[in-house]
Amino acid sequence: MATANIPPLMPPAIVTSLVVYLAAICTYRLFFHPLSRFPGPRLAAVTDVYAAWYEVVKKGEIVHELDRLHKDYGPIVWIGPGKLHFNTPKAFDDIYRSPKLIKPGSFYDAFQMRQSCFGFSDPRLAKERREIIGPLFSRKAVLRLEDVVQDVVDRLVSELSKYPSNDTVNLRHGLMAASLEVITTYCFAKEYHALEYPAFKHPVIPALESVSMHVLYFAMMYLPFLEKIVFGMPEWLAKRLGAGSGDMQDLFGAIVKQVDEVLNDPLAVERAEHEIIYHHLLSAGTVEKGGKPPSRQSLIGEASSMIEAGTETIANACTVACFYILRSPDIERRLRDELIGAWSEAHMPLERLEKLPYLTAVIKEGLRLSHGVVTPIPRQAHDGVVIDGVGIPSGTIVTMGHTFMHLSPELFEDPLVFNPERWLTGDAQDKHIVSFSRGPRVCLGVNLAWAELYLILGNLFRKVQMELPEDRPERLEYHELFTPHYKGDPLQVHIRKLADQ
Ligand code: HEM
Repeated sequence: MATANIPPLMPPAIVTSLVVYLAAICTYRLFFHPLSRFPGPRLAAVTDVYAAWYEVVKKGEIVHELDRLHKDYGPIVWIGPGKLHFNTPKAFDDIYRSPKLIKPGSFYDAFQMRQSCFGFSDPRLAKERREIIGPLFSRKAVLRLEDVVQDVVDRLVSELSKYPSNDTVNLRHGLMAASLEVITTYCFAKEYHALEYPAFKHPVIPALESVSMHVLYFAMMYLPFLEKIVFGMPEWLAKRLGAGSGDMQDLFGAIVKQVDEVLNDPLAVERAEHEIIYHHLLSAGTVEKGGKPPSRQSLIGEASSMIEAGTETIANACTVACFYILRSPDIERRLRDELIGAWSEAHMPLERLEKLPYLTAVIKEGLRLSHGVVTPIPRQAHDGVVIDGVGIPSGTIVTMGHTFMHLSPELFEDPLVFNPERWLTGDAQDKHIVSFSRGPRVCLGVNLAWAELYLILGNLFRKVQMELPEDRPERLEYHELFTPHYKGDPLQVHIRKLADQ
């Protein structure tokens, strides 16, 4: 039988060169790289595939792996070709407080908000932008705009009260809808009517929560060329490929429309019912370098980052607090007693809610166990950086996950237990809560966030009676996809009856 003369797929010379090239890279990384003196799994030292396996393929399980690695290798682990992870409180301070460490584009660009307060890598641009929009999120501004938040909370309570007694409602969706609505009304004076959607299911909410969308962000960090494919595909295809990406495009479309409206009709800003982000971004007094207001692209990035940064984070802290309060009759009774004892009119002002010690303690536990961001936040070191006494080569990406603070048995006794009591004996532990991060890139919305947490949780537990079903899980499980993405439907509650108001 005659055999066909099939040409080899790749000429042997190319294969040989490839093998030699890869071997040279591995040898360099293992023995000559400036990080080669640090301990860690050798596979992680030579390839990003190690971390990508946990973040992309296993849909966010890197923290569990890091926990295991620190047990084997000590307080510093070499976790990727140019990347170290730490696990001590001193290291956390050194990494996030220092102005010498910057946000690396290799991580943040995937979020598609390059020219925003959240996305700027250049510390000078980030500082300028924080100075421009910061006044809208100052303590003073939050107190001035407290009614905007209170109004959304009233709508949440009113919608919940429409459910017949014993009906089941997904409170998690209600919390997402409320936090989305606070951001859009507070920042843009725009109602998305998320609370009035049946079962609180505004289409943006599945997009913000979508596990597949967030896995895709991580995939784009490792394979940046994916970005062009994902964001270049037509809308109909994105919708067919997954709920997340299609709804995300809808959200993006709404943001673009809003930005174009204010750019085409500057008086639209003046017609807003209250001070909004565009008063700051577009006004003459806030002109960026070169005397120009931010570009259209930058305005779109800023608006997107507000929604992404300020929705899920709030809903997560509230989800954790509600879940563990409703799981524990003692905690719930104590919280309700405190609220009933203090509440004297329909609306309890923020400044009085802040004085309630048990409510404050419950919020701190909600923040501690929701972590803010759960994937270790990267920073890039430059010359002369020392972390926890160790000199770090310039260019290294250094990280430390919030869970290594919040779940440390040295910092918090029985760290996995939701225990508000731990906050009633003084504020010594306050410095160990890092949910809002620290330093020059600390959360910009921290004052607004605290206000939301007080108003949402205070009003909910004063005005609505809820119960978790009998088959509730023991604890909340999540995927680590930047923020925690809770598995299952963790907060399906039965509405019992409205407490006296
Ligand atoms: C409980 C609620 C919140 C938590 C736990 C939280 C947590 C965080 C964390 C950990 C960061 C640092 C992220 C990083 O370095 O990559 C951050 C940054 C940021 N947050 Fe929040 N956040 C919350 C609510 C909000 C709200 C309501 C807003 C709305 C304005 C907001 C706006 C921002 C912005 C703009 C940044 C970027 C700051 C910068 O890089 O300079 N956050 N937040």
